[in-house]
Amino acid sequence: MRIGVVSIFPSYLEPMRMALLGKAIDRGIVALDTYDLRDWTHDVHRAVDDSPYGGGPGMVMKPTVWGPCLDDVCPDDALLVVPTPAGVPFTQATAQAWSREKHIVFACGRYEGIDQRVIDDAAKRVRVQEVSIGDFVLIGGEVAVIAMVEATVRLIDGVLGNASSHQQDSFSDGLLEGPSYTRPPVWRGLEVPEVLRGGDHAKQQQWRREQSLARTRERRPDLLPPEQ
Ligand SMILES: Nc1ncccc1[N+](=O)[O-]
Repeated sequence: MRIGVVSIFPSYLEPMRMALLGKAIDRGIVALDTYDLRDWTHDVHRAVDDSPYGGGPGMVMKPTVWGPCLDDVCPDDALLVVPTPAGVPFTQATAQAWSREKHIVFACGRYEGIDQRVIDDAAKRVRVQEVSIGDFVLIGGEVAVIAMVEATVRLIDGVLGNASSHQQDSFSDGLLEGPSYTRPPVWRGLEVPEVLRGGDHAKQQQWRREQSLARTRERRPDLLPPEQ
């Protein structure tokens, strides 16, 4: 998978070159290109934003800068993703779908966002998705990109050492993952549940399912299947 990220703070994206994502890049499973939007500015101040039509707070990012940038970095067969609090929710299902893409380009907006015509113009040529990672407002899209890239790339075969681990993710069966334990069997007077210390895998699977349902009922009743 090829990943392109456009930002006015490309160094903000350096964490993606570390740890497991960094290894996926080193092993050629993922190629990461980061671009500085200011390289597409054409004035001495390298301006990327301007005041909004119709008034309102903050600044809007200029179409005359974003347009030429996306023309250069986002080919027709790529998926263009624009992180925004006004986007469609990003979920594990989104990550699953994106993990099968060949090329994803992320456009990180800051200030009050990007002039809508940039997205409308790009949509004539490429598939565009405006997505949100949650109901809160970040300063820019970079942190959202790191989160979404991590959720997506970890699903690509070969990235996680133990392939089955993402099959047992939270959300992979639609429920929250239950509690996990490791040695010692007793720690500060707290015991690992007996069923997990035994060898009855069928009982352990049943216990895990019950724990998932209980946790989902308590924390995310919206995820419960209708009959539960
Ligand atoms: N929540 C967000 N706030 C700012 C930019 C992007 C965002 N998002 O969720 O993708």
